[in-house]
Amino acid sequence: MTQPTLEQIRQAPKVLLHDHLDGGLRTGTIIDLARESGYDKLPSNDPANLAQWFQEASDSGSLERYLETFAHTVGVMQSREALIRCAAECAEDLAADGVVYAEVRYAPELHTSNGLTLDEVVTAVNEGFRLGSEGRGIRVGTLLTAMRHQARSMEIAELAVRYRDVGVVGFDIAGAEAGYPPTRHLDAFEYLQRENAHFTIHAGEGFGLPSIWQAIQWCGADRLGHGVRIIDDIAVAADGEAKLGRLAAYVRDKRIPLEMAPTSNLQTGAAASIAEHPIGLLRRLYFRVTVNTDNRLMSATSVSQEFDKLVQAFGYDWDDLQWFTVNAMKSAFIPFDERLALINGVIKPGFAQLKWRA
Ligand SMILES: O=c1[nH]cnc2c1ncn2[C@H]1C[C@H](O)[C@@H](CO)O1
Ligand SMILES: [Zn+2]
Repeated sequence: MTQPTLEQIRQAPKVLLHDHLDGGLRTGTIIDLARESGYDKLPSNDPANLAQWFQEASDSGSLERYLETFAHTVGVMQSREALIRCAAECAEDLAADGVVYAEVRYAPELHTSNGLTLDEVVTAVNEGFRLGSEGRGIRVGTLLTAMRHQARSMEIAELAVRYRDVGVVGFDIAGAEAGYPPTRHLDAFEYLQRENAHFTIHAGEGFGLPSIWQAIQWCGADRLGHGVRIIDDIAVAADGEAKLGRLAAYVRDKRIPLEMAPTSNLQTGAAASIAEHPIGLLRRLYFRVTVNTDNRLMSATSVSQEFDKLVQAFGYDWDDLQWFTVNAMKSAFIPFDERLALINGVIKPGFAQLKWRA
């Protein structure tokens, strides 16, 4: 079987679990919204230059510096109309890339500086996703993110529960990881567990094993955002045999999904190159790995491009790409029967057709 090309990968039905709404804006839209709202801090008013600026500014090797670029996207996402437009375009762009199911996250608390309430933010984003998804063969659910350096996680968790039957499928915490352990937000996670709600935690990206351990064993995370540093708990002998520490074994045994985003991980310094990215080893060891974009604007990427980079680096074939995709669909926060319907009715037939043509 020949290696999948980028063009063929675009045709495959794909699933995306980790994508930030404020990390995926079109540069033309940022420029339009800045003009309309009087935001005058953009580093460029030319779409191509601005795209290049975002990518280069995100290439620092530090998560903290990477996060500074979001000031410009969040800065223009402060009205109902702007949020509707950004969410609708996000759904359109993902659908155009062949994504059939996506969970897109954003932090409602970052969109209230011009007076929107948290509820107004959520209803605007929901409306945008409804408009952008209609008739495009994509389903989008949202995750509400609380910023880990702030103290609003309980409020955001309550918001996520309130809107769980209308667009919101889960909760997350994001932002600088070092110095802000997940246990700072333990009350929010305990509340979500009592409510039978789903959540993921950014962990093992800007900080190591203690963050992953807390996210799982103290906070009860269903999934890990990135989780790349779980590699620190795996020793590989010269003959290639891997020995898992207790935490890594737990993550694998419990089938805890890892939301990996290779390009983003290079930019924040969590991995040195695609070829050396832990995803290669973790896939070989059958961890429940999924492939994600994180921030399509900052990383100038798409799910198809992330897959393509992995195909180039690790020689993955259609079976590998289907395995990642089914992993992601199994790990989604929508009900089991709906996940199964997408796996059997959309993903497997879609891949079967591509394999048959190849
Ligand atoms: O990769 C990330 N790690 C931690 N925080 C992140 C990452 N990507 C985006 N964020 C932050 C910045 C955004 O403003 C926020 C909500 O989407 O989440
Ligand atoms: Zn992220």
